[in-house]
Amino acid sequence: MSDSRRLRIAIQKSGRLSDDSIALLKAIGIKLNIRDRLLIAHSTNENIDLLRVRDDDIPGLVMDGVVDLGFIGENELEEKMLERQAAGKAADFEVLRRLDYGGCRLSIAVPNEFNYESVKSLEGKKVATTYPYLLERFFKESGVNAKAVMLTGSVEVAPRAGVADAICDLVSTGATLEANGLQEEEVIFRSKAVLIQRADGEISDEKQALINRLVPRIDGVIQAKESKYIMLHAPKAYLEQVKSLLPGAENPTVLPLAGAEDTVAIHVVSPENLFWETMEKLKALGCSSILVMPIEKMMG
Ligand SMILES: Nc1ncnc2c1ncn2[C@@H]1O[C@H](COP(=O)(O)OP(=O)(O)OP(=O)(O)O)[C@@H](O)[C@H]1O
Ligand SMILES: O=P(O)(O)OC[C@H]1O[C@H](OP(=O)(O)OP(=O)(O)O)[C@H](O)[C@@H]1O
Ligand SMILES: [Mg+2]
Repeated sequence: MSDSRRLRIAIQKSGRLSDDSIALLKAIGIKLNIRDRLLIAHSTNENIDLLRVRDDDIPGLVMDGVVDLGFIGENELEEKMLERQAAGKAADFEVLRRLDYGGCRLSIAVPNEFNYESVKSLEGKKVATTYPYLLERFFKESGVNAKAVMLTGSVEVAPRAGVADAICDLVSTGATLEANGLQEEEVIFRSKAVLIQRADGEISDEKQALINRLVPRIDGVIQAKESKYIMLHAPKAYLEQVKSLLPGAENPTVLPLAGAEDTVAIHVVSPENLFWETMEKLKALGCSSILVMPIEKMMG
């Protein structure tokens, strides 16, 4: 049974965004009881229900106020927004956070034997895509007369199948394009996963308070993933040189070491990783016991 007091969050049931979205929810302290076959999953420690759906449905569910929050790729969100605007439907939502996963780009690619010079080479051509609105917008902005052919899957085989001259599809490593004899020519949209909220003003104070408690936790998880805790022993005489080598070490903790007059321990939270090259330089200065550790959570 659905309970309107429980916060409803839509996530992709099975696909590129599923594991990372669930991992993020768990990392911000939401305990979930997910059973593979079930559309709805309940949190056991917060007033939250998860709706597990195809990613195509998530923007609409948020914009129609069926769910309060959704995890979605910006590519899908923008496409659905354009589609709804074209149909004269409301397309309101608020982006709460841009997330650190689901990074990809929507690109136009052509068969290797296609003699591509510029976007004008697409004049009069058919381009297969799952994102016709984004593609048509690009054609319009580029002043090119080309046709978007809608395919919901296997877009990369369209040129070989004689369905289109080129494709416009998501690319990450480029392996799919390469495996299909295609060459990436134009990036038309860069995307990451985002967390969105309905913007119809219908959210209760209770639910909003829960959202306001959860969003800073997302910041804490992302910040922690990007940061490292660095500890090392350094010769006192080279303290300044050592500090200048450590990323983000304006105010490190410097501690005495028992029984070692000339050496101190340095602890620092760095916003970046420490590269091997820097560790080698620190070692050359006489540093030892250099440890780089992951941080699980951060606040303040
Ligand atoms: N190769 C990739 N690397 C990183 N992120 C990607 C990649 N491909 C897609 N994404 C992101 O993940 C989203 C979901 O991709 P996926 O391939 O799982 O979608 P789908 O096949 O449409 O799934 P569904 O069955 O839910 O409709 C994309 O809209 C995009 O934002
Ligand atoms: O550049 P690459 O790293 O090869 O990634 C790109 C591929 O990833 C996505 O598909 P996915 O693998 O999620 O499968 P799907 O097409 O079945 O959704 C996307 O639709 C591309 O086909
Ligand atoms: Mg989909």
